[in-house]
Amino acid sequence: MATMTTSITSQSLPLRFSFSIALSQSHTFSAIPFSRRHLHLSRRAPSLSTISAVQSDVLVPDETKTPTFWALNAPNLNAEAIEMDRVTEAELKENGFRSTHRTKIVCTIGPRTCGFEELEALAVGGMNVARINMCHGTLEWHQKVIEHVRRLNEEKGFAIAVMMDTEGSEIHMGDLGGAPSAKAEDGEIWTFTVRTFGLNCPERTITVNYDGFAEDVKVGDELLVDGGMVRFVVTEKIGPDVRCCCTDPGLLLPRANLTFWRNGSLVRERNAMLPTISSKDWLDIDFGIAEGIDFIAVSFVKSAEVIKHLKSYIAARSPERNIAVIAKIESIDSLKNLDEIIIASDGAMVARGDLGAQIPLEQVPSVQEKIVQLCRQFNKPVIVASQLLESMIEYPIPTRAEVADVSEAVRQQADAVMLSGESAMGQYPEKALAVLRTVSLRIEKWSREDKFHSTFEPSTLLSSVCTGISGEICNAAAKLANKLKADALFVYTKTGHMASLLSRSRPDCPVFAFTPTSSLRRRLNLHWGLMPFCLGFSDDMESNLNRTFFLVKARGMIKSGDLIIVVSDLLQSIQVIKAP
Ligand SMILES: Nc1ncnc2c1ncn2[C@@H]1O[C@H](COP(=O)(O)OP(=O)(O)O)[C@@H](O)[C@H]1O
Ligand SMILES: C=C(OP(=O)(O)O)C(=O)O
Ligand SMILES: [K+]
Ligand SMILES: [Mg+2]
Repeated sequence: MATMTTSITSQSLPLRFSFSIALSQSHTFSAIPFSRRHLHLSRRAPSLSTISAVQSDVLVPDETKTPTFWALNAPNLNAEAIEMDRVTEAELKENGFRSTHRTKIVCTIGPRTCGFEELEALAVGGMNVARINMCHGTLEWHQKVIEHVRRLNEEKGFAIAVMMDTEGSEIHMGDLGGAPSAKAEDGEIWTFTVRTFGLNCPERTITVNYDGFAEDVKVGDELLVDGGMVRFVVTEKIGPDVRCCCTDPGLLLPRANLTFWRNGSLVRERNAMLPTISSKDWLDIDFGIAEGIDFIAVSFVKSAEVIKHLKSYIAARSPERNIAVIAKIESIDSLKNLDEIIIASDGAMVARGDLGAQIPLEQVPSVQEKIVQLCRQFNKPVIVASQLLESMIEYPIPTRAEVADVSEAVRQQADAVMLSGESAMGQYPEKALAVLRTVSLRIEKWSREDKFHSTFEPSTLLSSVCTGISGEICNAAAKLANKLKADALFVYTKTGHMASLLSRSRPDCPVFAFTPTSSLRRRLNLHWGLMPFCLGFSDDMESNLNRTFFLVKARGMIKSGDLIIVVSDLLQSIQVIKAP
């Protein structure tokens, strides 16, 4: 039979108004032995649903915990023993808890940002995840980027995660014989071919990576480059060559995606049978595992099976490394199996670039909202990607429409937003990053103040999927933090699960996530509102708390009197603490 013990303690330092309800593994309730003097109120727990009832009506001053006590008992630790990134640290010191940005930022690294200094500028600007797109660049190039990120983390204290994005086997153009771009004019005849050329690609000729291309297309089909940036109509087929007339002129970029349409519908013939993970992708994945990357984003996922398959491969190849698998939602097939795909994955990406080439554009916003909500329900981080600030590839300020688009993703409380061309090859990568930060900070503040996120009312959204005892504890802790206007939530987490559940509750205050390993710290960096720190901790919560308060205070990140709600997956507990 479960027994609940509510212990209520208040000390001069730290002042603890209400104290914890702890839940042991066997689901019996017991007090955390944090203070030497606390009051126990034991009673039978009628049901598990009472665990959120953290209550305090008695305050017992604890004279033993005077400033002298804390001075004498302060853990003998160097303040450097906690790993945190200097951007978060500076932000907290300067502007306090509310200033930290909750929406995370993924930056695609390309020729414009692959140098160490450029990467550092992005890190300082708030990049949380560096994405490398395996459609482009050589393995040596990617290796260099990974090495730079690793060095930044080691030398400068960042926790930037590396995400590898697979090429997949969808149809795309070749690399234009090395040219940066080519202009197709209205009415021009171009040849799309499955033949290969060296550097001597004939004029107005585009190679296509899919061998079945010339057989699958028909005269009269429409050929869309990059979802319609440039448009052609097929006029003639000659063996491996397909002659096309340009109907919507524009700029052709190397390796641009190709789709073909017949009578207004996307043609998916044999190309629909292409594997989601190609043989080249498997080689890239092996490379990524060997390089210690943190995320693999799988392009053109069609079903949950491929995600499960990749996850078991990673587990077998690299049992000690927990690489997270992100499902890119960008094909029609993925929309049919959305729930299963998200459940099987460790996160998802709304890859609006290709998605907008496969479904009518006007459906993209509602699909985005649906994916963001589902991910939140299933407790998976979600990234909103592509064209958020597309015009900033060329211009130093965004369009008003782009600002509105970023605002919408932030308002939906997606975990992260992503830059593609803006940071990979645009002229203003740092400015684009700054726009993401400024806009997200403003909208987050607005959401907190005006409770503008009414469409994402947690009570209905979160209760629809059961996340067990941990989920209820985290929801309760987040609610408590909002109600008490707590300055921060602290979570001690060995697997990251408890931290992700707290993030899922989208509390008003930031969440300090203490985790013992650097790789988990990097992965948690993708989650909304989490500030991950690396800190070795024990099973003794009292000593963990003493140590953390000492370290975090020594770094000037919290001050005496700050109200902190503490959650832990060691004891499954909630505590309310005034910082000593
Ligand atoms: N590793 C790289 N090497 C060269 N160019 C790159 C690289 N990564 C990205 N780019 C450039 O940035 C653009 C935008 O990146 P992204 O959206 O990831 O790719 P894509 O356009 O192929 O979907 C690409 O079209 C390409 O021009
Ligand atoms: C993110 C996307 O994928 P990629 O850039 O690899 O095409 C997308 O299509 O939106
Ligand atoms: K890709
Ligand atoms: Mg794509």
